[in-house]
Amino acid sequence: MLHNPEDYPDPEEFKPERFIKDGKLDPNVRDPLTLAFGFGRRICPGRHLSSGSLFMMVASVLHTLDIHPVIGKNGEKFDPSSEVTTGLVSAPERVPCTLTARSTNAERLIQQSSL
Ligand code: HEM
Repeated sequence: MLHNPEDYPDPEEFKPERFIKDGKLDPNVRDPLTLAFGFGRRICPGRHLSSGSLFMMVASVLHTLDIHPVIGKNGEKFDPSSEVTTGLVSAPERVPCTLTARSTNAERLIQQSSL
């Protein structure tokens, strides 16, 4: 259902901008949360824990780290592959990138983190 081209055109393409219109979340695009955790009587009871944890994880990464594509010796950029792994949980096959602390404060936060 999360790959239904009627809801999400070009469903295999990584296009986070599909959810944005004029700098805001586009209310006309179906919210994946209406599907990702199931629905009805058997809806996932862990959905709030998962959504909250994922939000904190992504916010922490974006707050403390700069993420850049890897640049080759001749200045060529290595774009992330659009291939994904198979299995219960799928992840991108290849995301060549560098992660650097955004500031000395961010570096300190990372070093103090218990994760
Ligand atoms: C990103 C993380 C997660 C996703 C995408 C996810 C997704 C789902 C989905 C699609 C279902 C089936 C719902 C249905 O049958 O309609 C489900 C069921 C369930 N999930 Fe999750 N889940 C996640 C995390 C968690 C966590 C963290 C917990 C527990 C702490 C959890 C506990 C359960 C349980 C117990 C069920 C069975 C509910 C039932 O059959 O009544 N899930 N989950």
